[in-house]
Amino acid sequence: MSSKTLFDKVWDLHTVGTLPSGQTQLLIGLHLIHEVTSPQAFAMLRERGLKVLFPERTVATVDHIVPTENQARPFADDLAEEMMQALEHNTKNFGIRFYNVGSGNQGIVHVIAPEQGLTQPGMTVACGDSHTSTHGAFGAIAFGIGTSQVRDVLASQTLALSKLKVRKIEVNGELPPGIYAKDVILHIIRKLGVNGGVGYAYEYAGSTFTAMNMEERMTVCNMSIEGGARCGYINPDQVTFDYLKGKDFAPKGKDWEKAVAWWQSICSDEDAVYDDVVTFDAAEIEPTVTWGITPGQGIGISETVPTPESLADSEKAIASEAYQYMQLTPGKSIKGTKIDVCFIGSCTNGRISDLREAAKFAKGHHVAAGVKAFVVPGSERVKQQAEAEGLDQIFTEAGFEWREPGCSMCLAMNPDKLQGDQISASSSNRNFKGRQGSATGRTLLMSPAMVVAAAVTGEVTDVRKLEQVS
Ligand SMILES: CC(C)[C@H](C(=O)O)[C@@H](O)C(=O)O
Ligand code: SF4
Repeated sequence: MSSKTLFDKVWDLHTVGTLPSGQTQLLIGLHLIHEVTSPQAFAMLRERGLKVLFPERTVATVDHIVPTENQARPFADDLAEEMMQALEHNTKNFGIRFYNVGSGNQGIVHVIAPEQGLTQPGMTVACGDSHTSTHGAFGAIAFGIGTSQVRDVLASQTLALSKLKVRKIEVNGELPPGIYAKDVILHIIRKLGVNGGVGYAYEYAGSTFTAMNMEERMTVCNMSIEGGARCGYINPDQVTFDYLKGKDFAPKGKDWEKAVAWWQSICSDEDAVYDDVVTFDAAEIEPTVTWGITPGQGIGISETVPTPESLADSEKAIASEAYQYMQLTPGKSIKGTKIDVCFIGSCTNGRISDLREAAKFAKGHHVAAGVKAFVVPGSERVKQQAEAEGLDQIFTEAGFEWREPGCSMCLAMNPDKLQGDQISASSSNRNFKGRQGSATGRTLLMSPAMVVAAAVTGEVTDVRKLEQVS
């Protein structure tokens, strides 16, 4: 009888051997690349006269630098144009599939691979991007890598890695209306800390995750990295199989049945042994908003910005940095904080179900005077689907701008940037200082529905109190 976790099974099945360093040489099934972290990797290959070993196992798209308004070439930003040209050139030269702007398949790398069925259970997935953890929602072992590792995967389809420990994070109970996957993961990070997951893979288990659809599961796994875990995953189940069935790259016919049987076999055994187990109750989770400069500085909407006295010693220094930077007062309610910009999008919350949920709340309301609000679909497919459902119209009628797909103001490597010390309500995943394009810009992370509530009231608002107009 085996008693292994999915992590151990997938790891063992992909182990090529043990390196003299003691690290594992791990085979990578799917390699995703984008314009920011791949140019130097290809340059290193060229320097050494190396080829891409299995070009069919790498898929490229462009996401970080693409403008969401004027996409005419050459891009106004020279550096963006340079990265774009490098990717176009490299993918052509090395025979790699590239989903360019206008292909109908372009988008944020962590949105497009799942939507096309490239990401599958039991795979190892790597990408030069920290939010590769997203793909763990399918029961894959998926993690971000650095540029020299991108080179290693291109050249050898393998990586030298040390095995992680596994922490099971169990959340049980139903999420009431107004409380989302985003709140669950913000709550977990708040409780376990932004470094709590260092050295671990997170396995999310329990009835709260079982009840989630694939896009919600992706939101959770996406932010594993914000909790310090290199990867996070959910055991594949019928929800996973239903989502994958019929997708472009999903197995077909007889292969499908075989694949499902194999996917079931790689799930964690019931008697699997974990390095750690943590349990939460869904009932303790409120709509959650960050007040500080790390994703772990989150509070429930009915709470107040924590006072220094209420914090553990280890949290005090970063909190005092946060009070100053965020210009928020300890002890004051987060509710009512005035907002300048509202951003709906990113690999955390830029999928069709996120836009549907946001539109439900935008309908019949209007963005408050003085607030700039915009929606950036995660991919061209998401945009097309949203338009087919008329969501773009709901948003524009409500005063939101409707943009072209990309990372946009999640990271502001494109023209979408905060100005000065503007404060944003954002459905993205990072609230670091300067993250959204201005050195003094401020970010409050929350669910897309909460972003809409902030947009239409002009301040941080409990979405459960917002009237839904049907
Ligand atoms: C540009 C890229 C390397 C970076 C990452 O790795 O996460 C980005 O996607 C981010 O979200 O900060
Ligand atoms: S949407 Fe944000 S977090 Fe995701 S890949 Fe792009 S920049 Fe990184």
